[in-house]
Amino acid sequence: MNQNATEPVAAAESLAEVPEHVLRGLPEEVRLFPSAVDKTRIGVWATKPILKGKKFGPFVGDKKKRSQVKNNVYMWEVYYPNLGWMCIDATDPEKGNWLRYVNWACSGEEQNLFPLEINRAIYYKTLKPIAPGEELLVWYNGEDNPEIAAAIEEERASARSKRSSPKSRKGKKKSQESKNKANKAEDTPLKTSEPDSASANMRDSAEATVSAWRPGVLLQPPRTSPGSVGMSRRRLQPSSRDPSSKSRHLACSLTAPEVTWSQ
Ligand SMILES: C[S@+](CC[C@H](N)C(=O)[O-])C[C@H]1O[C@@H](n2cnc3c(N)ncnc32)[C@H](O)[C@@H]1O
Repeated sequence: MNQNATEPVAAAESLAEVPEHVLRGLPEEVRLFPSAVDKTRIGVWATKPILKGKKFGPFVGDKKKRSQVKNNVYMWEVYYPNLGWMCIDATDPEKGNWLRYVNWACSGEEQNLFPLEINRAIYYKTLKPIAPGEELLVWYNGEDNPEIAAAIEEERASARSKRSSPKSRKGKKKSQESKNKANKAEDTPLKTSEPDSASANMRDSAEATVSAWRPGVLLQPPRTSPGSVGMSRRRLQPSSRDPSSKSRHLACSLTAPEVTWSQ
């Protein structure tokens, strides 16, 4: 019996299907080409050198409740203190941006990006310099990697200094005054039981946080907890629910010889 017969076959993505707005939003150092880690996927490739510490983002997608998300592959879960876990879902290419096409790394050596949550938005930051001809590959390893912990601390410090700058304090005071006015005028409380993107956006601007997810923070048991995977481990484990995990394990390499790089 063919054991693969029951496995879902992921439809191959084609470059021709990538929405115009995604192509327009690509930073100048990267282009989309077929991925080397998963033949059915498009990947993001450096065409110019990218420095260590470069931050890309935010990751764009539909804001949804967990129960509304059908597929894990293109979504990030973010915790809102008052709302619980919400998802940024870029399953629909029309709703996402180019970061949707950045694939998981297969190993610690291949990882060149890590995700970073700032104010409930996801950014990808480079862990090392990326040379032209390399595919951008992200992995989540929380703050277990000292380099990532340092980068997160740097972001926290910068968020703190922005918050305490006189300009920001003035802006905050003004926005609090106008919020008070609006609340008085409408006299309606904020909706918290049914989270929607409008109330989520309001909270976005309310306070600044920077985090990488820690294993203990992950709520969904079926998802492999990548936070428990350190850099010392050779093979990383993609999410157990990703349909394409297997193929990605088999086909990891970082250069695509068929691609010529325009400088
Ligand atoms: C958009 S990310 C990276 C996806 C990448 N395009 C790929 O190749 O699969 C999606 C993955 O991150 C996982 N994930 C989502 N939210 C997470 C979180 N808060 N902490 C850790 N992993 C998360 C999902 O389970 C999923 O496997």
